[in-house]
Amino acid sequence: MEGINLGFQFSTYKVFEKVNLSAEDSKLTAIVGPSGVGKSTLLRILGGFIKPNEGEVRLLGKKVTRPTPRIALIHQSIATFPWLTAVENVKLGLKYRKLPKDEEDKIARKMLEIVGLQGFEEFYPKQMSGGMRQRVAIARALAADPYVLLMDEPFAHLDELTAEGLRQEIYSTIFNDETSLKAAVLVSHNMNEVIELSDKVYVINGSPATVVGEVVIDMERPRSSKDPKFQEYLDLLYKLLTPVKKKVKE
Ligand SMILES: Nc1ncnc2c1ncn2[C@@H]1O[C@H](COP(=O)(O)OP(=O)(O)OP(=O)(O)O)[C@@H](O)[C@H]1O
Repeated sequence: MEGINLGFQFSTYKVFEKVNLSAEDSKLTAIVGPSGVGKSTLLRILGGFIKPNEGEVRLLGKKVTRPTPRIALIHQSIATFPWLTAVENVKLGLKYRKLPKDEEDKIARKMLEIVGLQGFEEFYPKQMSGGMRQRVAIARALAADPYVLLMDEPFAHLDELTAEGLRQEIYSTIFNDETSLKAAVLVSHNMNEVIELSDKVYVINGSPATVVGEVVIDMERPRSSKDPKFQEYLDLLYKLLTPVKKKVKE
């Protein structure tokens, strides 16, 4: 997936401009930037949910003009339907494929297995922890057979222990051979999380915001925050995130 020369404004306020980014195959790409810089908006543009004022999004070379089942979005407010069991929640992601009922059931159960929820198929969201509910949301997103998974702060509303568990598994979960997924894009405020998970990080900053850094994280997995290289990446990202001074006319 590519974002080409993307620009966006709310009425007269230009949020970002000239944003170029690409999410490559089997790679997790992160977008970071100060609060309010336009990360969530950019992610929604990549998903075809919002139209950019400038530029375009391309998926496998084809222009994205509206939401498509090929691009799934999960966000921080964990969205499961309380009156449906885990397996029924996952089936919602499959509806558009109009499969026979038993096929639908089989895939939904497979997806729950991939996210580590085997045995919990008939549980209702209220019987599950926040982390388990977020896994159901991920399973539902994956069941739709997307090529790209967009994630907006997916660990933000989880307690640290649960978030850590899910972070450790997310990479192998989403790039499992049994899913259709090709690429993933993560928006996060947590730089440790970003370095732990990403292959490439785009830093957007300034007003209007632009891409101020493109950092390739070249470290083996699993990554330890105690590794000096981890610290170097952390320093680099924080440096790119410091407030950009507005140009003052002399
Ligand atoms: N519906 C709206 N109308 C007007 N301005 C908006 C609207 N939604 C967002 N904005 C503004 O657009 C900018 C970008 O918002 P966005 O939520 O994309 O930023 P963000 O980088 O994801 O922020 P955060 O990190 O705090 O979640 C912000 O300055 C925000 O105030």
